[in-house]
Formats: sequence, C-alpha cells, structure tokens
Amino acid sequence: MGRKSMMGAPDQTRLRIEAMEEQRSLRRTQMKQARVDRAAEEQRNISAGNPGDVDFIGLVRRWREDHAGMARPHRHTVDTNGGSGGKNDNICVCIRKRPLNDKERKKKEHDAVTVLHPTATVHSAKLRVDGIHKYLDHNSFRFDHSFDEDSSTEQVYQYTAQPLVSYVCGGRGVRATVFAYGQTGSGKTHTMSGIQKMVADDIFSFLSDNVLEDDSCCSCDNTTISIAIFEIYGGRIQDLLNKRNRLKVLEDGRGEVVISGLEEFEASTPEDFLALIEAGQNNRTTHATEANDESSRSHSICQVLFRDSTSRRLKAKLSLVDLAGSERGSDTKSHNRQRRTESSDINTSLLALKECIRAIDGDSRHVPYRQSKLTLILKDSFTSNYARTAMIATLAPGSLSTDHTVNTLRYADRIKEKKIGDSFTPSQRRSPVRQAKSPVRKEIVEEKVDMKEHRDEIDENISDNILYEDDNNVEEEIQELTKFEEPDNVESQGPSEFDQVVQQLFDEEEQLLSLHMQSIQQNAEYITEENKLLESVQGENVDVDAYALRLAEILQHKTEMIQAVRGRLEPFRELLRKEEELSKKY
Ligand SMILES: Nc1ncnc2c1ncn2[C@@H]1O[C@H](COP(=O)(O)OP(=O)(O)OP(=O)(O)O)[C@@H](O)[C@H]1O
Repeated sequence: MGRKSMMGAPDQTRLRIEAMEEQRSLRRTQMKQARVDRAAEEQRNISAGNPGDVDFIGLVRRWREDHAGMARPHRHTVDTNGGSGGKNDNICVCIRKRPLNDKERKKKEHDAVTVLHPTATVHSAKLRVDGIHKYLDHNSFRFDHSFDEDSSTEQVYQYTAQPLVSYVCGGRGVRATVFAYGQTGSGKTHTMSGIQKMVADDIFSFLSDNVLEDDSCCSCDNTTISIAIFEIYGGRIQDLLNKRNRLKVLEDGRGEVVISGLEEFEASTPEDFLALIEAGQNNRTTHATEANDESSRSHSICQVLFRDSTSRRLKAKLSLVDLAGSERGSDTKSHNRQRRTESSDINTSLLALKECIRAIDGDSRHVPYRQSKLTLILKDSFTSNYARTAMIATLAPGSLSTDHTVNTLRYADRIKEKKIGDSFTPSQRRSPVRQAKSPVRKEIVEEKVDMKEHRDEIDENISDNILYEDDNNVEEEIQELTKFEEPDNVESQGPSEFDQVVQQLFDEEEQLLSLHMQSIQQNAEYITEENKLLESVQGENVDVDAYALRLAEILQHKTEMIQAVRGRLEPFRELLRKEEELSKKY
C-alpha cells in the first residue's frame, strides 16, 4: 500500500501536469482562434464602413441582439384638438439620432447609441484602471418619441410639429413652439429645415381647406401669415430678414414682451414662406467648431404669425426655434473671448430654457423667463394658458460624443420626466444592474466581456488588449471608477461665476453701445449747430455774447456726454478683465 502510493504519487503529479499542459495548449489554440476571429470581424466591420474598436462594436452588437424586438410603434401623445389636454400633454419631448457620418468614421468612432422607441440608450466605452479590460456603461432614457437613424424627417414632423401646426391653425390666442436642441453637429438645423418645409405646406393647405368655415379658427379668408426671423447671438438680437439690424427687447407695463424694430414679411404661398426662411438662414451667425464645419452659434427663432387680415391683431403664433449647439466648457478652453462668451451665453440660456419649459407643466407659478434673452423673448410660450411645446433633441451617435449625448438626453429628460417603464424591464437584461444614485429613470448597466478562461494568456498578450473578467471585486471597482466619470455638463451646474460675469458683460456692453450711439448722434447735431454758430459770428451785426454763451453750453454738454460714456466704459473694461481672469479658471 505504502509502496503503491509512493510509486503512484509521481504518476499522479505527472498526469496532473500533463493535463494542465493539455489545457494550456487548448487555451492557446482557442486564443489563437479568438484572435483570428477578432481580426476577421474587424475586417468585416471595416468593409461595412465601421473601422472603430472591434471589441466595443461587438459589445454594442450583443446588447442590441439581447434587446431586439423591444421597439414599440409610435403613437400620438399630444392632444391636437386645442383642448387643454392632461398634465404633461402640453409638452412633447422626443429625440432623433442621426446616422454616423464620414468624419466620425475617419476618427474610428463607432455607433454608440441605440434607439428602440420610446427608449434611447447610450453605450459609453470604458476601460478599467489596468487599461485592458473593456466594458460598456449603458444609459437609457425614455421619451414621448425616440427616432432612430432610419427615421425620416417626415416621421419626426408627424409626431412633433404637425400636431402643433393643427393646434395653431385651429385656435385663437394659442402659442406653439418647436425647439431643436442638441450638441453641435448633431442635426438640429437638418431636422428644423425639413420641418419648416412641411410646416409651410401644411399651414397653407389647412387654411385653404378651412376657408369661411369658422371665425374661431385661422381660416384663410381672414388670416394673413407673416414671418419674422431673428437670432440671439452673444446677448444681441439681430433681425435676419432686415440686414441683421440690432433689435431691442422690451417688456411693457402689462408684461407684454415686444421686440422693437423687428420686421415681419407676409407670405401668401408655401414658396414665399420658404424663400423667407432661406433668406433668414443665410444670414445666421455660424463658425466652424470641432464637431461641425458650419456650426450655428446663435439661437435662431422663426415666428409664424397668424394675424387678422383687417385689424392685424395676432390670432396665433408658431415659433420654430433652432437652438445654438451646446458645447462643453472644455471644448472652448482654447477659444478667444468672443467664442468663450458666446459659449457661456449659450449655456446660460439653455439652462434658463429648461427651467421655463418645465414650469409649463409643473406646479410652480414662477417661470424664470427673465434669466436670459431667449426665454424673455419666448415668454408667452411658457406663460400662456394655451401654450404647447415640442422639444426635439438631436443626437450624434459617435463614440467620442457619448458624454455630450448623455447630457443631451439628461437635458431632454428633465424637461419632462419620464420613468423607464414596461418597455425596459431589468429581467430582460443579461448583465448585473447598478441603479444610478438618484433618478429611477436612469439605467446604468456595466457589461463585461467574460474571458476568464484565457487568464494565462493575458500576460503573454497584454498588448493585444484582450478582454477578460477575473474577480469578484469588479463591481466595486467599477462603482469607484464611475464616481469620477460624471461628465461635465450644462445640466448639473447652475450658472458659474464666469457665466454670471458674461451676462453682466453683455448687459454692460448693450448700455455702453447704446450710450455711445446716442452721444455720436448728439455730437452730429452739435456739429451742425456749431457750423451755423460759426457762420453767424463771421457775418455782419454779430452777437458775440450769444455766440459765446451757446458755445459754452455746447462744450459743457459735450464734456458731460464724454464723462457719461467714460463712466460706462470703465465698468465695462473692468468686466473684460474679470472675464479674462475667470476664463483661465473655468
Ligand atoms: N438625420 C440625419 N440624416 C442624415 N444627415 C444628417 C442628419 N442630421 C444631420 N445630418 C447631417 O449632419 C451634419 C450636421 O447637421 P446640422 O448642421 O443640422 O447640425 P446642427 O446640430 O445644426 O449643428 P450646429 O449646432 O453646429 O449648427 C449636416 O451635414 C447634416 O446634413
């Protein structure tokens, strides 16, 4: 027995070693095969126009396979009959994802957004601290409508703006507003231009179908359609249909907001309507940004005014608002003052806009519309009892934009909070779920590629970025990591000190320019008067005393004027210095 065991022990050990070697060799063969498969998959992806990271593309594909069949058909959510609708029915929030473009493909980005109406999910690519483990972080949000990259603008229109067009055409005293919101280059202008074409056709066909029908609606025989288009850029309001003239926004004693000097043009046909829109679009302020060669840096507002043909009284108003592209602070760090203040102003106004739209359906009686020029101008879109709003948030699908995209979704989500409901139940997820800290509506799932069995090979192939999952601490580790991964966003921060200084700068600039203009005008009048005064003192029978007295008065006024302009210039220069200083901090 003792002899047998003494002889058997080395045999057992040898056998175990042989078995381990066999397993190792099998694992090596499997790994080799995995690498060959991975290379073949990468090649297939490249041929299909997806040169991005093969592993992340694979993870996204598997997530989509797991969630296939979860998209629901679109149904109208907004009451189009002009009634008051239920709570939340006054606002329709939807998202539209655009297809991945060549610029993103060239940067080897992959498509990181999945839209399964009513849900939109962003798959953020993550690496663990060791730099080799890859996983996805999924953020899902649910909206009234979620449109994927194959959805047409007609479909988007049908569920967002079209009900509002019927609403304004069919009622008196009503206000409807359509917003396009999103990261620069995500498709706001593309979507809004398409919508404008459909609005043009629908308004005129609605009006002609309803001729003489009913005085309570905007029937064609007694209604004229006028268009006004202006932009808000860096605190300034400029008329896009009238040589970009600078306009003033005033709130009168009754609380009515008036844009003084804004020109309106009558449109009698859809063609007139579109020609005006095109003229306005051509005058818009654009700059190249990282994400878009021709980025709109202004909020453009097209007002379609339904007026009584005789009295010119306003019956209804439809506002089509193409918002300026949101950019993160970090994207603007290297910019000059103009670009910096422009971005700050955009973010301030977008924050104010969110609060104002929320107030339409919220219980709050306070609508903070004075927080920005954009919201002040749109006051009646928030405060009228007959206001309806559609917000279309556009998404860029590229993997380098996921922080931005999550921010866009959060922004849209907070406008009208919806919960992840029956369309997305945890039981349908195959991976462990980590619930986000606060909102129920947010779903974060960490998904890992399980290649534990290849552990031995990792050390040999570390540079291949092989994926594996090997210990039980991963959940904690990921939670630790993601604590620091909240993207910086327009959403989570209130206006910073920098943003506040920028707003003061705009106010101060407006007052300084207005005073400077007044002083130039006054000066011109004095020059004319001084010329006459000089002539009078050079003739016969001159009254030198009167000349001297008037000249003294004029010089005194001029001195006071110069002092007044100087008095405004100093605080303005001080704010410029402050802005420069703060721009280095933020
Ligand atoms: N749904 C879509 N389908 C196909 N192409 C699209 C779509 N949306 C946008 N694009 C294209 O993407 C590019 C950027 O779109 P667009 O100019 O509309 O972005 P934007 O959000 O208005 O940007 P910015 O805020 O910088 O002005 C354009 O070339 C546009 O044609």
